[in-house]
Amino acid sequence: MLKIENLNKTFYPGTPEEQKIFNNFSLEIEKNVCTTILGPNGCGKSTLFNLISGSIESDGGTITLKEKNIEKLSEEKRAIYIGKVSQDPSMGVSPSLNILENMSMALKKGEKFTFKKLVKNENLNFIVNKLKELDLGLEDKLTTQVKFLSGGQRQSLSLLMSTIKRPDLLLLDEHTAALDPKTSKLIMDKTVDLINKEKITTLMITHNLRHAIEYSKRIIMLNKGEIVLDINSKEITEEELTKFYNDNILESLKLVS
Ligand SMILES: Nc1ncnc2c1ncn2[C@@H]1O[C@H](COP(=O)(O)OP(=O)(O)OP(=O)(O)O)[C@@H](O)[C@H]1O
Repeated sequence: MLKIENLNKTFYPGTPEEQKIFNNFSLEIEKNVCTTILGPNGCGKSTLFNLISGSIESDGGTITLKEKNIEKLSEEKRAIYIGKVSQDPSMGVSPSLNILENMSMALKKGEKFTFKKLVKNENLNFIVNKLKELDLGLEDKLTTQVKFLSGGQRQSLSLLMSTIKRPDLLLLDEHTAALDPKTSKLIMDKTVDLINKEKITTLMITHNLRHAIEYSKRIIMLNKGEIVLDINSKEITEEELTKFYNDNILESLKLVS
């Protein structure tokens, strides 16, 4: 489904700030499965997502999605196939546009459009029904600017927008990290309902070890740009995962199955 082979990325090469993030990194992700990427701060998780979505360029290697090499595609072109929800609530939505306009834009993903012809009456029912499925009352706030929504409402909207045209791959980059624990759980439940219903292959970054175990099937732990653990989530406990976060253990860990 997603195949990454010999990926390389170094920031500021040839300067005193040079930072090698990935050196011949390879990873294969199976279809219709939710996989969590864990790892300590700075190990390269978001960089990996940025390389997949095309928001940064790699220094070599191949990224294949559904048998198609996407390395040469721009970020805009890749966005037709790849949905992304990040921690930053202003990403993925247009805060000064209202809910209806944001949803209409999501429906136009991959198409050229003018703002004047953005909102189409024939899409209204579809949009309202999709919002109703979230069960957050957003269907009653169609003309509310997105910047006035709560963090949880905004992240749910962002999730809906990135999946309304079913993507081949969904990238969730700590998308519940800025939310309080109760809302975070609510959004995770909605996320899993949605990806199961639509059968969307998902890669999720989180620091919430409980969420990793509860919501994903496969857990991959990165350390310094390398996979140090690759395991079925049923085969590990939260306590064991917590132990692996200890630097000394991560350094010596190589449990790649
Ligand atoms: N666009 C960039 N330009 C320069 N350096 C970058 C860029 N993006 C990331 N880095 C650096 O690469 C390293 C890995 O960053 P990355 O954001 O991938 O880590 P992470 O594993 O997602 O960390 P966290 O858990 O803290 O979000 C960091 O040292 C970061 O400063």
